[in-house]
Amino acid sequence: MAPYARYVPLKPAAPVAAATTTLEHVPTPPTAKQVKVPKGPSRSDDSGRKKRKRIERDNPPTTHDADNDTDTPPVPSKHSAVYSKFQKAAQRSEAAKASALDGHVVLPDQPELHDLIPLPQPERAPTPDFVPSFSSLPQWLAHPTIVSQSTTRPFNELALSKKTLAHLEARGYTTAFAVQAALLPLLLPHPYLTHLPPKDVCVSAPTGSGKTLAYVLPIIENLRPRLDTKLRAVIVVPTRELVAQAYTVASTCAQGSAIQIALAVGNQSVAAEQDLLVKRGRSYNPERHRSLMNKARKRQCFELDSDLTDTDAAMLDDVVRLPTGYVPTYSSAADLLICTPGRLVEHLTATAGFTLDHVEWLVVDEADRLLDQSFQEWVAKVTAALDVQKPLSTPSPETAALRHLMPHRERYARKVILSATMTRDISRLSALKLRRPTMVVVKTEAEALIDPDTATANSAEGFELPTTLSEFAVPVGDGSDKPLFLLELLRSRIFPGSKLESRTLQDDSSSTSTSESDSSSDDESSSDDDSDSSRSNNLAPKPTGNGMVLIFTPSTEAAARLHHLITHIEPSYKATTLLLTKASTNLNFNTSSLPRIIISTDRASRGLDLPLLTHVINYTIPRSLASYVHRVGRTARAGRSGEAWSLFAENEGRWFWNEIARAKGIGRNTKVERTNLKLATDQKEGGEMRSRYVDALEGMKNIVTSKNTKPRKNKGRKDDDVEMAD
Ligand SMILES: Nc1ncnc2c1ncn2[C@@H]1O[C@H](COP(=O)(O)OP(=O)(O)OP(=O)(O)O)[C@@H](O)[C@H]1O
Repeated sequence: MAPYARYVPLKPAAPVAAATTTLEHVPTPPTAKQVKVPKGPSRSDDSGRKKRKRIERDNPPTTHDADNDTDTPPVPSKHSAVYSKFQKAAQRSEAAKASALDGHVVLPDQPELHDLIPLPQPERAPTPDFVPSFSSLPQWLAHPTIVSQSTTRPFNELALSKKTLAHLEARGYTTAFAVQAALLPLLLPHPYLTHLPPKDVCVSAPTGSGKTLAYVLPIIENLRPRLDTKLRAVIVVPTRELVAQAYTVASTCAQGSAIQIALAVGNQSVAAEQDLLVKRGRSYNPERHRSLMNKARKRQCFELDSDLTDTDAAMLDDVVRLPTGYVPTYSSAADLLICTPGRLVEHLTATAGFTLDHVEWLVVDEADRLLDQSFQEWVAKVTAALDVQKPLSTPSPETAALRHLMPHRERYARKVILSATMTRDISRLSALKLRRPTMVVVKTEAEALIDPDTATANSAEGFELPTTLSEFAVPVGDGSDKPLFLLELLRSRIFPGSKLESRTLQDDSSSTSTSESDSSSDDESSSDDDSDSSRSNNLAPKPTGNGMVLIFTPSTEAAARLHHLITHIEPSYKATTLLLTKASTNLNFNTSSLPRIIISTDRASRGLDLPLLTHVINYTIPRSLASYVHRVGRTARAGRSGEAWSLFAENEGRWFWNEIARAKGIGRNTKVERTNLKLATDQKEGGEMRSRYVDALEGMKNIVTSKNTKPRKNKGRKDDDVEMAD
C-alpha cells in the first residue's frame, strides 16, 4: 500500500503534482502505469523520467467539468477501475485506523477485493498410507524361502541311505513332510559340493510339522560313515522332556550304526554324565607330568585357583591320581550330544576333556525360547567355544615350534535354528553368529502361493496353526467356578462316558464363527452366556470319549492345586490324572499306559509330542500369542485332528478375543468358536458337585495353612515355564 499513499486525494505528493498539473485546483490521480512503481535498483532515474513523459503523452489529463461539483476528482476514464479500487482501499484503511483508535478490533469480515480470480485447483489427492518398500531386515530374513505345507515327497527320493530308509519305513514313515522335503536337500551331504562352506539355516514351521526328523536325519546321515568317535553334533532344546524325545527319534534313525548318542540334562548327576561324555585314558609323558604336578602343587600351596579354568583344575585333579610319569588323556565318548543349554555350559566350563572343537552341527530347537533368556549366557559361551581355532591334534614337544603350520580346525559348525514361532529379531539371531544364513518358512498353501515379488517385506512373518486344529473358547463368568466348568467340559465334551455322565448336560454352543460373538466378546458375562446357550451348534465336535487331554495352568503351584481339586471333586479321574511339572514327574514316553488327563505348566507347551493327545485345555489364558501357538500345538500334530479349548473369565475376554482369537499375525484354518457350557443347577447334581468343590477347597486350605507354618524350601522359586531350560 505504500506507493498509493502518495496519491491520497487532495494531498498529492509534490512530484506527481508537478508532473501532471496545468490545472491549478486538483491533482491528477495516478494512472495504472504510475501505480506500478518500478522495483529494484536496475531502473535508473533517467529511464524513470522518460517513462513519466511517455505516460503524460499517452494519457492527457481530462478537463475538469465545472458543473460536476463533487469531491471526486476527475478520473481518466481509461483507469477508472484502478482508481475506484484505490479509493476503496484507502477508505478501508481509514476506517481501520479510526476503529483502532476507538479500541475496536476490525475483523476482516469481507474478502479483500482484487482482480485476480483464483484459478480452479484440482481436487487434492489423498495422501496414501506409508507402506515401506524396503525392509530393515537383512535380505535372507526379509525374503525367505516359502514352502507350502502340502509339498511332500517320498523319502526314497531324498538321497537317504538304505539303512535310514529302512528305519523310517519300519516306523511307517514313507513320505517326507513339507519341512523335511525342504530341509533334507539343503542339509544332506552333497556329492559334488563338499568344498563349499555350509550355509546356516533358520526354519519356521508349524507345531507338529516334523521339524525333529528334519534335522535329525541329516545329522545321522553325516555321522554314519565316520569311523572315529568325536563330538560332531550338538542339539540344544529347552527341557529334559524334549531331550528325551529328540533322543528317541535320533536313536531310532541311528539304529545299526556305531553312532554314540549322549544326553545332558539338569536332573542327572554331572559326574555320571561326564563319564558318558568323555573317555579318560593315560599316556606316559614324564616331562609333562612334572610340569602338571608343579602346577598342582602351586595350586594347593598358593591357591592359584583364580588363574585356572574349571576344566584345567579338573585335569590337575586327574593328574595327581595317576602314577608318576603319566598324564591324563581325554577323548569324546559321544558323536551326538542332546542337551539343555544350562547343562551344556556346565560341561564346557567344568568337564575336563569336553570340547566343541570337532563340532560340525549345532541345532537349536525352540530357538525363540532359548534366545529369549540368557540361561547362563549359553549362546555367547557356546559360539565362543565353536569359534576357537585350535590345532586338530596336540603338538608334540618336537613339533611345538611348528604348531602354526599344523592343520587347524577347518570345519565350521553348521547351525540349524528352528521354531514354530521363529523370531525375526535380528539382534537375537546375530548372537548366534550365523554364516551365509537362509530362512525357510513353511506356510499354508494359500499363503505360499503369494508372489514373493508382490509380497511385502513382512509377509513372511506371523505364525501358523495346524490346519487340522479346531479351537473353542468357553466363558466362565467371573472365574470363581472355573474348576466346575473344567469338569463340565471334561465330562460333556471329552470323556462323556464317565460316571457322572448320567446327569443331563445342557451344554450348548453359539454360532460357529467368532463374528457372531463379536458383540459380547469383550465383556462376556454369565447372564450373556445363559442367553446364548439356547442356540444350537450343529458343527460342534462330537465327543470322542477315548481322548487324552493336556491342561495348562500358569505355575507349578497352580497345577498342583488344580490336580487336588479335580481329583477330589471327581474321584474317578484320580487314577488317570498326572501332574507334569518340573517338581513332580517325568513322562515315560515308552509306556503304553499313558494318563488320560495331564495337568501341567508352560514347560509342556514346547515340543512335547504325545501322539494320543486329542485335546488341549487352556485352564488359564496364555500370556502371549506365541505361547498360545505352542500350547495348542500339542494336539493336531502330523496331520491328525485335535481340539483346543480356552476357558476365559469376564475380565480376560477382551484381551483373549483381540490378542489371541482374532489376532492378525496368525494363520488359522477356522475361526475360534465360542461355546457355552451350563453348570447343573438342580439340587441333586449341582448341589453334590458344589459340596464336593467346597470340601476340596477346605482340604486345600488346611494343606496350605499347615505348609505355611513350616519354613518354605523353595522360596523365591519362579514359575515353571520361566525355569524351563534345566
Ligand atoms: N514323515 C513323517 N511321516 C509321518 N509322521 C511323521 C513324519 N515326520 C514326523 N512325523 C511325526 O509327526 C509328529 C510331530 O513331529 P515333531 O515332533 O518333529 O514336530 P515339530 O515340528 O518338532 O513340532 P513342535 O514345533 O511342536 O516341536 C511326531 O509324532 C512324528 O513322529
